[in-house]
Amino acid sequence: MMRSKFLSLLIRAPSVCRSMSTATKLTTIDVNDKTGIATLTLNRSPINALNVELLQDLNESIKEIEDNKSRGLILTSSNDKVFSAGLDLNEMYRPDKDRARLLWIKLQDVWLALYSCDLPTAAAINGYAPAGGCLLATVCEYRVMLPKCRIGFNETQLGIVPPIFCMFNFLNVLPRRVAERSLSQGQMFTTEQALQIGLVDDVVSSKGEALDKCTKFIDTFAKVNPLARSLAKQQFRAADLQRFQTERAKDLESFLAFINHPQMQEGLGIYLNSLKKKQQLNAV
Ligand SMILES: CC/C=C\C/C=C\CCC/C=C/CC(=O)SCCNC(=O)CCNC(=O)[C@H](O)C(C)(C)COP(=O)(O)OP(=O)(O)OC[C@H]1O[C@@H](n2cnc3c(N)ncnc32)[C@H](O)[C@@H]1OP(=O)(O)O
Repeated sequence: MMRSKFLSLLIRAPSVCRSMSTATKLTTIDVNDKTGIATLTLNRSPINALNVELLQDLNESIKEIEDNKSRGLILTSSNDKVFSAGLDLNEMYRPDKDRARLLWIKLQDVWLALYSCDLPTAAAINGYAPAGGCLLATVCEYRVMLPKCRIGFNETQLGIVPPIFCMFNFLNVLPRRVAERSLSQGQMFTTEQALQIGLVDDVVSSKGEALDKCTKFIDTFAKVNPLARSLAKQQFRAADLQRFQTERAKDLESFLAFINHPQMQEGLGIYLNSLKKKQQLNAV
């Protein structure tokens, strides 16, 4: 097992595969023939809300990209305004118990797959990225964002405790003090603020440019031994991964207890309604 992982890393070469699209099309994969880099696009209309199926699809696509020995993974969205609206609140409001359990397990799986991904990862954030959207962006090693968007973990604003993997992501990206304050205040940052505090690495004016920047980032590893690069990344993340594994089951139970709490249900109902009302107001 270990040997085959080592071998696959040593012989990693640019992929000749052009496009590996998943059957359901909630995500699509495009591999650039020249660079060998895979672009993984979130494609759940209208706002890439993370439901069980999208998370499942994402997991499969990440695995497919790793198995096909791509040189890197770029995460982006097919929506030109929203990267991802975070977890699908409809999965949490008056939830089906089995689906709610599955939702959290799949979210944990996606986080784990990306946090421990052998490949260099980058996010082309071409729209809003609240909560779960921010999780997907900050689990990557590099971020570039379009102007006039927002990103952050707004959980505490919704009365939700951000799970530990949000903390791991922020601590990888931001100084501890900034990470703690923004998580505990549920701050959402404009693109410009995100750049200023280092939450994103660059700002560009189009999705094409964002993808180019991500490609350039991944290319910075071109001359680095892939095994050495991957193991160095794992070494940095090992303690977080260990803690995650220790707390994973507890984290799931906390989530289920939390969303099943009557006050949380009431709050979710009001919040969902306010999101719908916003659209009604826009139509007037
Ligand atoms: C150890 C752990 C222990 C305890 C922790 C416990 C619990 C943890 C809780 C779980 C963590 C949750 C993290 C999350 O990800 S929660 C989701 C947070 N997301 C948001 O708050 C985003 C809200 N949405 C928006 O701000 C905007 O919609 C957005 C900027 C993304 C897009 O704006 P736009 O104007 O383009 O679209 P809208 O008209 O607003 O939306 C279109 C329709 O989509 C609906 N909508 C929006 N967001 C969601 C969502 N997240 N889930 C489901 N549905 C959503 C919106 O109501 C519109 O619906 P219709 O009116 O068309 O029916």
